[in-house]
Amino acid sequence: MVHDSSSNSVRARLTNAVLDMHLHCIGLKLQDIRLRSYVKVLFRHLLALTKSPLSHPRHKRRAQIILLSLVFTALTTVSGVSYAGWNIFNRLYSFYKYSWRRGGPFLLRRTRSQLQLVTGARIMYIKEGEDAVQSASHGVEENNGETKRKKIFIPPKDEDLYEHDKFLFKNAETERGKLSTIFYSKFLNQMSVLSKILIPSMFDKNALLLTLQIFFLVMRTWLSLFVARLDGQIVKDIIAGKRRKFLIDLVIWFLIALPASYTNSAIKFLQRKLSLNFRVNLTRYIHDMYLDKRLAFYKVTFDSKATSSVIKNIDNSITNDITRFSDATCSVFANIAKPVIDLIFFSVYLRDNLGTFGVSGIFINYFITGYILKSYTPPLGKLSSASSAADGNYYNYHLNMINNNEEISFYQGTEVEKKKVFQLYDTLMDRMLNISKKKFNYTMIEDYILKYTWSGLGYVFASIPIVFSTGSSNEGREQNNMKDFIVNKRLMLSLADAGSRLMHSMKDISQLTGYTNRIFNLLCILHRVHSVDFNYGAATKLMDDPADTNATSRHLLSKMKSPEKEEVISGTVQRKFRGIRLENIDIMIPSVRGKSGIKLIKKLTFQIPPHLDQLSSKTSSLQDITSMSNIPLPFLSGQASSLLILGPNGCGKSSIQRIIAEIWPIYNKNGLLSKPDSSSLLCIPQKPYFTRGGTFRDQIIYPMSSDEFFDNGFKDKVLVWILSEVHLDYLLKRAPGWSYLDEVTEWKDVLSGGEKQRMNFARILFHKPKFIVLDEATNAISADMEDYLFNMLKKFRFSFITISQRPSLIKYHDMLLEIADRDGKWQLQTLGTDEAITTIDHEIEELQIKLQKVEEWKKQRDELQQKLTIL
Ligand SMILES: Nc1ncnc2c1ncn2[C@@H]1O[C@H](COP(=O)(O)OP(=O)(O)OP(=O)(O)O)[C@@H](O)[C@H]1O
Repeated sequence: MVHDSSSNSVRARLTNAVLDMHLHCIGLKLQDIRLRSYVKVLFRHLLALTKSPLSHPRHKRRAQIILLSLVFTALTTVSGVSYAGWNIFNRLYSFYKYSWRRGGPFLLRRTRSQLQLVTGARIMYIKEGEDAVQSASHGVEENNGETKRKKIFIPPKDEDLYEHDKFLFKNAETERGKLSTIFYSKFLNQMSVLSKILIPSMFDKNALLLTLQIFFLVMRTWLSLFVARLDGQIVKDIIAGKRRKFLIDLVIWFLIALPASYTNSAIKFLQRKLSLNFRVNLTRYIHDMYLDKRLAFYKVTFDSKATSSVIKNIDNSITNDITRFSDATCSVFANIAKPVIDLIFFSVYLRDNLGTFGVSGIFINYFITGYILKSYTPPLGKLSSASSAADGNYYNYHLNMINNNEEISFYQGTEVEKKKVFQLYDTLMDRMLNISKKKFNYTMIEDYILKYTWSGLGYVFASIPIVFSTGSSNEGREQNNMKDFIVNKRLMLSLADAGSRLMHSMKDISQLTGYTNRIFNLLCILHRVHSVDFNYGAATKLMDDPADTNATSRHLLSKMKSPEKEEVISGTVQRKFRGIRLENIDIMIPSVRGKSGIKLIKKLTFQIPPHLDQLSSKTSSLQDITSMSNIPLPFLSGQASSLLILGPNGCGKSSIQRIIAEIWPIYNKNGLLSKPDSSSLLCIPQKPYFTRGGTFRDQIIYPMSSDEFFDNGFKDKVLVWILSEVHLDYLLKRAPGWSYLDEVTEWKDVLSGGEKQRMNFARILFHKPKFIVLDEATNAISADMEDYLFNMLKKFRFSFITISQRPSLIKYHDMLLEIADRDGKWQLQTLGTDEAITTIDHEIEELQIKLQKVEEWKKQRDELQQKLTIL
């Protein structure tokens, strides 16, 4: 009984407290209201209070606060619950969809990691979470079904977008010289162009993230305002000894802490997510332009700005600068938006408390101190750009050393390399230290003004309403003063904090201008190089860029009558030709001088095969890779011919190959290059190339990827046969079965010079192009092997052009192109004709004359030896 009565009294007391709280707080009488209709009645009452002009001001304000906090709490709960719900749904769905498969949802073939869709889009699967980290650190490629994989969709490349953006970048690049009061308008200009890549449309995912971030920033400010007032209220409750009100306010304090902490972490999360998305957008944009058929990655070295640090260390620009730019953009945005929203909200609120005079005082103070700080801000943009360049140089030098470690060791070049590395490291340290030094004075002034002057002035302004106010009763006045002071002081401090963050972000903006400039320049250059009318850095383009025009190019420009109108590259390329034909082509080194540059070979004209017949067009259909996957060679029939290009070092032999591969331009207007389609032509460069981190199979099938290899139904059997054809099958014996084909190593270092060159022949046999251009492809191979390989090419009826310095190769060719030393002259002859025989006869005569002199030389040698013994 006792227990019952005491529990009844506790319940009655609690009911009374709840009723009292509603009555005192918002004037709502709860006596006649049932629990079921409570929420409806409460909402109606709160809405009526906020709408009605007759309601008590205190009740009205409380109703507004409760309504707003209810809305925010509902929003955060709904977003949290929907996110969790979506995750649960996804998991259940994938469980349902893939439960029947053994080994989990992502059973992929080891070599397949992506799918190419008809639209040109790609779907990739990458390892996710801890699995990825573990397998990366152990270098293990796992393929059990339990490995978690993430699906990534890569949209197809939009060619029109690049054509459109090209002009956007060009216009922004040429517009210069405008300075605004706070920062360069150039920066805003560049940023507005870049923003189209970062946020492509209003309905983009990133636009949504940005809107969400702004929403949370506003919410954060509103919550701070609310907390400041609650703080003042709690102090007032304590001083006035209002126990119940104190408890109510304390409950609200703990409740409001929930959305407040959610908001803060949401802001940080959104900032990081946005930065990552920006990085993805920029990287994809650059990769699509840098790595496509127009070969921007090669041509970029010929641009007029190729010597700038952005291009010299383009790897660093693409990897590190993009990350720094994305991070800096997002943090500057958050660092500016936060204090700006704070300033607006707090100043509106403070205007009511401090009056217009107080708020104007605060802002005048901000502007004056802002001006002082601006004049002391070091040029951090330039400094960080210079430091980034030094960083790139240092990193690149190390990379170069790793790539050429064997050559350096042979030369014993450690000392020279060490000096260079030290020098680059010192430059880097110097530049980093320079930034710290420049920051030192600034940080001191900044601290003095932002930390001490502002809070001091804050107290002055916060005391204004107290000093000038006239209260009714002494006691009530003291309590209200205390409350107002607490609220004002808190807001003033927040305002000072907002102001100081705004001032701090000036430094960040200055740094961001540096990164923006680097990224913008990189994109401008890439657009220029990627363009179909890229002019290989000829002087006309420098017209756009007066800053870069040096004395030579200015001189050149003055010589040209109307450089803008003149087309620099005016040669013609004809494709799908049934052979290779060069007509009147001037072989010139691409340079700033354009058409008036160095001419290596003049008006070069030749063609293979020398005569085209109907049959040869049919033979090219035999090259169809899909139908040839498993058919062993020999496979070609019909006409085949070969040309040997002979000439001394540096006369421009390899440059002919560059023209055929279209990586160098044809400057002269009457120059015509006719070439077959890309699948019928393979150019073998002088320096053998091997992909990094690729298998032995990848090296044989290059430039085909292993994905394509398997997709096209090729089998390893073909590769084994090819290896035996080029006498490299002994390599396969280094591992059991054919597992050596899956071996991954640094092939550039593992294979010997001759083996590397024989791998080139393996590539030829695999791809079966109708036409091949070989540049010194056998100079490291023994004479008997060389003989075998050339006979093999002839046996399989490949048409080939060989570039060499050795006349001994004449016997494998039908035609000979001799390039004279330095004067650009050349001579073409058909081998086996009277003309060729007379040339060979001449050579025999010359050799016979030399042989006659042998006795005379022997005498000279004996005389010299006698002299040496006397000495
Ligand atoms: N990217 C370049 N920039 C400037 N000059 C270049 C470039 N590439 C080649 N050259 C120059 O063009 C000239 C011809 O070069 P090329 O490579 O065609 O010579 P080559 O006849 O093949 O000589 P070698 O027999 O030694 O290979 C050389 O003097 C070389 O310095």
